[in-house]
Amino acid sequence: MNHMYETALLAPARMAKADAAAIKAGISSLELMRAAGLAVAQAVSRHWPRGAVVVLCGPGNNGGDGFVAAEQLRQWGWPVRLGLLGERSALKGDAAHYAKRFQGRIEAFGPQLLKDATVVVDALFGAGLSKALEGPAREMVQAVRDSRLPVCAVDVPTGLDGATGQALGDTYIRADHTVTFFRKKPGHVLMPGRAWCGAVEVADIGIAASVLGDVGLDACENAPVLWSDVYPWPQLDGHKYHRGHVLVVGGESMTGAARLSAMAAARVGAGLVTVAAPEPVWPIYAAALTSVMVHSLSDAEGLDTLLADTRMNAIVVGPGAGASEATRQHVLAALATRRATVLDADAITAFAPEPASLFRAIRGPCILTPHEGEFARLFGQVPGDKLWRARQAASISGAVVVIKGADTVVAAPDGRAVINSNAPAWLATGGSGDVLSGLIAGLLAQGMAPFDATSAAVWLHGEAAQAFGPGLIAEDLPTLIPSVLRALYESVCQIRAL
Ligand SMILES: NC(=O)C1=CN([C@@H]2O[C@H](COP(=O)(O)OP(=O)(O)OC[C@H]3O[C@@H](n4cnc5c(N)ncnc54)[C@H](O)[C@@H]3O)[C@@H](O)[C@H]2O)[C@H](O)CC1
Ligand SMILES: [K+]
Repeated sequence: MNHMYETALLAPARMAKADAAAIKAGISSLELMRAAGLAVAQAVSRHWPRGAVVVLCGPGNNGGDGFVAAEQLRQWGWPVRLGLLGERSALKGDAAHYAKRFQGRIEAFGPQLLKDATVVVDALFGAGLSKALEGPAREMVQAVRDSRLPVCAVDVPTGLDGATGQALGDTYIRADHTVTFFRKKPGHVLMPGRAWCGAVEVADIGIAASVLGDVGLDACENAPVLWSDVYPWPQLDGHKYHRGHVLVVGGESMTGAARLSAMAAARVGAGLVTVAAPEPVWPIYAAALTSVMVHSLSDAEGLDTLLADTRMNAIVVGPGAGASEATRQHVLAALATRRATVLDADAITAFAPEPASLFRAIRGPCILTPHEGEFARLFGQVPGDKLWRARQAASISGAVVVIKGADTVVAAPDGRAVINSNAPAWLATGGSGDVLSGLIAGLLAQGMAPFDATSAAVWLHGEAAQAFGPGLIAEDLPTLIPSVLRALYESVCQIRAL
C-alpha cells in the first residue's frame, strides 16, 4: 500500500467521496453506519464504567451513528437516554432506518437530559456541520460544557470544522475521546481542534484504503511510515564524509542558539558540524563546543569563502543571528551555493522588508522554519487555515515551509503536506526552534530530501520532548535524540523483519 494512504487526512468533502466510492464498490451505506455506531458503543464501553449514558442525536447521519450506538449500549445493559434534535419524522435515509430500530424512548431535546448522566455521546453534528450552532443545538452544547461531563464525540466534536480545526461559531463540544471513521480529518490534528478532540480513535468501518487511489487525500499526519524507508541510517562501510557536513552560521550576541542547532545536527547523525563564529565571540563558541568545529569568521572573509569547501553540504542561517544586513548577506551567500539551506528565525525576519528578494534567491533546496509571527512578516496575512497557508507559502517561495506550533505543518512547493501531531506542550520553550533547524540540517547533510528530512526532524523533535516531559529546556533535546533514534531504529528493523 502507498505509505501516504496509511496516515492520510481527508477533509469532510473528500470523506464523502470515500464513502461514495466504498458504496460503489459494494458495501452499503447502512453497513457503514452500523459499523460506525458499533465502534462508538465499543469505545464508550471500553473507556467508561457502565453508567447512565446520554446520547445526543442530530438530524443527519452523525445522529444516525448515535442511534446505532445507543441501541448497542442498551443491548449491553447500559441505562441509555437519547435526545433527538428536531422531529423524528424529519429523519431521512439511514438515520431514519436506525432510529426505527432504537428500542428505547426518544426524549425531548434539552439540558434536562444531562441530569444524573455519567457520560455523553455527542452525535449532534459531524462532517455535515456547515454553519454556526444556533438555538437548541447551541444551548445543548453549552449545557454539556457547563456540566463538565465526560464526552465521547462521534466523528468530530460538534461545532468543530473537520477541514480546518476551527470552530464554526462561538461554541463547540470539548471531547475526552473522539471516534472517527476510516481516516482522520485535518481538523483532528490542526489546533485548536486537536485539543478539543481528546484522544482520537480511527475505526475501520469497512472502507478499503484502495479508494484513496481515486479519491486522493488532503494531507498526511506525520509519522515514520512516511519517511523511514529513506531515513539515512549509517552504514558500516561508511565514512564521516558520507554523513555530510553541516555549517551553522553563528550570531554575535545570542551564541546559544547556533550552539543548540549545531548540537542537534551532530546528534541526528551529521558526520561533521562546523559553526562559523563571528571573530569577536569566537572564544565563546570554541570554549563551549568540543566535537563541533568552530571557524572564526572575520568581517573581511565572506561566508562564500568558507563555503568554497564543497563538503559543507547543509547550511543553517538564522538562530541567534540578528535581523541585520550581515544576516541577509549570509543568507544570500548560502542560497547562491544551491546547497541545502535551512533559514530560521532572524534569517527570515531579515527579509521582512523585501520578501521577494529572498524568494528570487531560492534556487536550490531550501527550508523556511517560521513560527506564526515570522510567517506573517514574510508572507503577510494569508487567509485560510494553517495547512492552506503553509502550502501557499511553499508555492510562493519555492521552499519547504514549516509553520511551527503545537500543530506544525510542513508543506512542499509540489503540494505535499504533513501535519505533525506528536509535539507535547513542553516543547514551547526558548531555543527549541534552534534545535529543530539543526535536526533538519543534520538530516539534509546525510542526503535526505528536503520534505522528508523536515518531516522526520519535526517528528524526532516532538518525540524527544515527549520522552523528557515536564521541565524540558532546549538543551535537553539534542541529548534525547539518541534514545529516540534507537527506538525508531528498532521499530523499523522489526517492521523490515516481518
Ligand atoms: N465514512 C464516514 O465517515 C461515515 C460517516 N458517517 C457519519 O455521517 C456523518 C456526516 O453526516 P451528514 O448527514 O452529512 O452530516 P451531519 O450529520 O454532520 O449534519 C446533518 C445536517 O445538518 C445540517 N446542518 C449543518 N450545520 C448545521 C447547523 N449548524 N445547524 C443546523 N443544521 C445544520 C446540514 O444540512 C447537514 O447535512 C459523519 O460525521 C459520520 O458521523 C456515516 O454514518 C458512515 C460513514
Ligand atoms: K459529533
